[in-house]
Amino acid sequence: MTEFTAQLRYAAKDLWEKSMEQPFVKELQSGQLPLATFRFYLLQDRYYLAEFSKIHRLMAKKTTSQEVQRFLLAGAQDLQECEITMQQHFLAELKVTSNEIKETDAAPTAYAYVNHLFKTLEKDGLAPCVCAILPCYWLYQEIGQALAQTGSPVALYQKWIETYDSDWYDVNVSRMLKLTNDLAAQASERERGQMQKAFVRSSYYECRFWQMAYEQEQWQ
Ligand SMILES: Cc1ncc(C[n+]2csc(CCO)c2C)c(N)n1
Repeated sequence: MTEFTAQLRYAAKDLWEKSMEQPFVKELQSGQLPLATFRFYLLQDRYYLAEFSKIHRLMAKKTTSQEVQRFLLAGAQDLQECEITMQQHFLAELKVTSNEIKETDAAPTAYAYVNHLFKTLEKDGLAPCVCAILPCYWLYQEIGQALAQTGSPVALYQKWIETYDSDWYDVNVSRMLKLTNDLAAQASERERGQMQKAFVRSSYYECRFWQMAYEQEQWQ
């Protein structure tokens, strides 16, 4: 039988291809991406990551399995130690002040993406929410690996690419994939449908997130 995660990947195939083709991603690789655009992305991603860490903690409360709970809490901790620390480095490089961070409002797409994660957990529960956070891990691994093939001539962008093309991420992605397949094996048909829907929606938002940054999306 096809692994559930392979089914998910297939269901979101077009959206993942579209992500790879985004001008933001292409220009990050070619080095043509304006620094102001990358800066906008980082500020929005900062909001996203802070909420992403919270969602891991909320998800941990929804399981009776100590192993899954430990895994999710470790995810929140890793996020704090690695990804968020990395991001602070980038923000400092671009001279983003703490005041600017405080005053940055979530752009429409970042806001909608985060709301989708919380809504999925509240309405559909743990397994669909695991699928909602999966593209975040898995798509970035795929993009990191693809971009690392040529790298970027801009040192800052190259460093960003290397973050996502690392063994540490590979281990994390494998664990997330295993958790998803384990949860799918215990899920009803209806729940597997919700899992797939959550995965496809997050893949949609991942794709939109690049475009949001590229056009520096505003509320008005
Ligand atoms: C919009 C957006 N989506 C995905 C990631 C990548 N990412 C965020 S948290 C995490 C898990 C491990 O730290 C990964 C891979 C990002 N930065 N921003």
